[in-house]
Amino acid sequence: MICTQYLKHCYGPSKGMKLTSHFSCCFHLFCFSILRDNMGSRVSKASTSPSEMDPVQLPRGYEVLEVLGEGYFGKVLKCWKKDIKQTVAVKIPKCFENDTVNEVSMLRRFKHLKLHQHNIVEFMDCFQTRYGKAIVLEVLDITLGDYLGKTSFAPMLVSDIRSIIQQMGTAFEALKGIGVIHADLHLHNIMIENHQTQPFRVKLIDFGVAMSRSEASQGKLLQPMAFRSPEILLGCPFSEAIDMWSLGCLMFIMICGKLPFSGRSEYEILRSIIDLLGQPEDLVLSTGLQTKKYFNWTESSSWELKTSFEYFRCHLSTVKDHKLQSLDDLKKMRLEENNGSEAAERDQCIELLKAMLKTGEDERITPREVLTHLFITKDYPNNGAEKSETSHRKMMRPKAAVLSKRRPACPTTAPPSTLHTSHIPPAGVILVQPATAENILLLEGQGSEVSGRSYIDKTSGCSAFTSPFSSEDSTPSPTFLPSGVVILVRPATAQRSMLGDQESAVSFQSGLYEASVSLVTDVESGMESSICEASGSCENTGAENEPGKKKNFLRRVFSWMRKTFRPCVPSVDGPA
Ligand SMILES: Nc1ncnc2c1ncn2[C@@H]1O[C@H](COP(=O)(O)OP(=O)(O)OP(=O)(O)O)[C@@H](O)[C@H]1O
Repeated sequence: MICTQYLKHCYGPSKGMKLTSHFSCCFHLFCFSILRDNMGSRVSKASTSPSEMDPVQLPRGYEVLEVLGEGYFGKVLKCWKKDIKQTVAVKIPKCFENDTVNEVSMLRRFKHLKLHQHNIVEFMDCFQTRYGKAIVLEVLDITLGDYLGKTSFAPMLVSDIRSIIQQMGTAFEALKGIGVIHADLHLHNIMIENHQTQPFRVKLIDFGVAMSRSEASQGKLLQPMAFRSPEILLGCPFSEAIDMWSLGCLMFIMICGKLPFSGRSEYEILRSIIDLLGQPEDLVLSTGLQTKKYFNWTESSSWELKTSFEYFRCHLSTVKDHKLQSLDDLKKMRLEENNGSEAAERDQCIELLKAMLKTGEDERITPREVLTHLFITKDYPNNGAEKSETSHRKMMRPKAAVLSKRRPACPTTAPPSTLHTSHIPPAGVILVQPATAENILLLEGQGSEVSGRSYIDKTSGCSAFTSPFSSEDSTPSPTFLPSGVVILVRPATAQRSMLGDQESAVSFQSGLYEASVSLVTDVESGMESSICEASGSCENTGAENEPGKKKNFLRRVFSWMRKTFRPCVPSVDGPA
């Protein structure tokens, strides 16, 4: 089921995201569609009309400035708090049922323990409204989901992933220390403090369903479905370890821009978990209140997952976001051309991921162990200099310096013969110029009116991308790869072309290609237009008036992408 609210959030006029062109709207629809199911619905900075901004009378001391976001339970407004002369975020319950008593008492406790120093949002105050207590918090910038959206879910650099995981490890270690389970971790409950000046300084928000360990009674339905741990899916006893599972799911998205487990139902999520990680131990399954719903007890005295026919009474096509056969396949990724230690770093990164995504909660890594894991603590040659700086200083480094350090030598899609040999990636590896915060900064100034070509030119500082359309073509050049993602493609040989034509053989590394193919499929099946209808997100583009033109345009664009970004399929080891 497509989450309409999530889509609204994705396509609403949020800060720094100008979706004025029809193409960029559809491109983003496609990019976000990979994360569409049950990832936590959001509306960010959805509206600033005064009637919507002020759903309740705020006390006199507050002046409403804008809407910062909206979740299932609350609307968050940016306000000027006159007595302290500071902007604050005010979370207002939407209706009577959305009682904030639990959240307020949790946040009071956190304030007392100064947990804002442990990457948890700072609670400032609260006041009574018509629907319950409004919560006054420090203002944060954008959610991790919004950030990834700005980069079209491009894989992140390992060093940036490390920074976020280390901070979340700190937050969850603090919560575990006081026996609190967050129970609602998703892409929009991690917020970046300031994505322009401190792109990877993050805080954990939303304690609406947080609970103490003693309240963790078996059978509770918690966590967004795509991030739901096996113990919650199965109705087993659970603990703080459920948050580590969700953090593992987020880490997977940061690593490769895809959902680890996808599906439209709990059964499908469970099946997706089993496909990638194997079945939980029988000992775990035997404790689940829901186990019999999903599994059969066989004659050989073991649990066996029901077939989709047994479960749904019909056959079901699998919905998968990736083609990995094991998490180890992620070790083959490379993003940084000049980072000699990337392989070693990525190995450790994936080892940590595997430790977070253990199906048995007893085996799963604890926050403290995350903080002492080699991926977090080891001095890798390439980031030795960075490690000696505090993360704050690292993030405050002047933009130009960061750019020159991070950006690999000018990537290009020029004919292979003109490529310097040192720029040619090893067989089967696609180098993706990661969407760094700096790229996004550059992009933000440009908006979607800029043509695809100049967009990329300005971003990467080199001619990396050539529009498929001649300058005479009245169709605006597409703003693909808006995040500055550049793909280095090996020359298409006859053999590779054959492989490339078999979509099922497309390797993981060609995920971006694969994604574009899936959009073509989506568009062709009319799914994209139904997403627009469901979300109402295309209203402003005027695109709904010209469905045929829109469809043709997208077909042309993606057939060009298909031909141009011929995937590099590893000859032997790429996951099918
Ligand atoms: N301190 C803050 N500063 C800026 N924006 C915020 C802040 N807190 C929340 N937001 C924005 O408001 C959105 C909703 O906030 P929050 O997650 O607390 O609401 P919720 O209704 O409890 O959500 P959920 O549906 O996950 O239960 C966030 O995703 C974010 O975009």
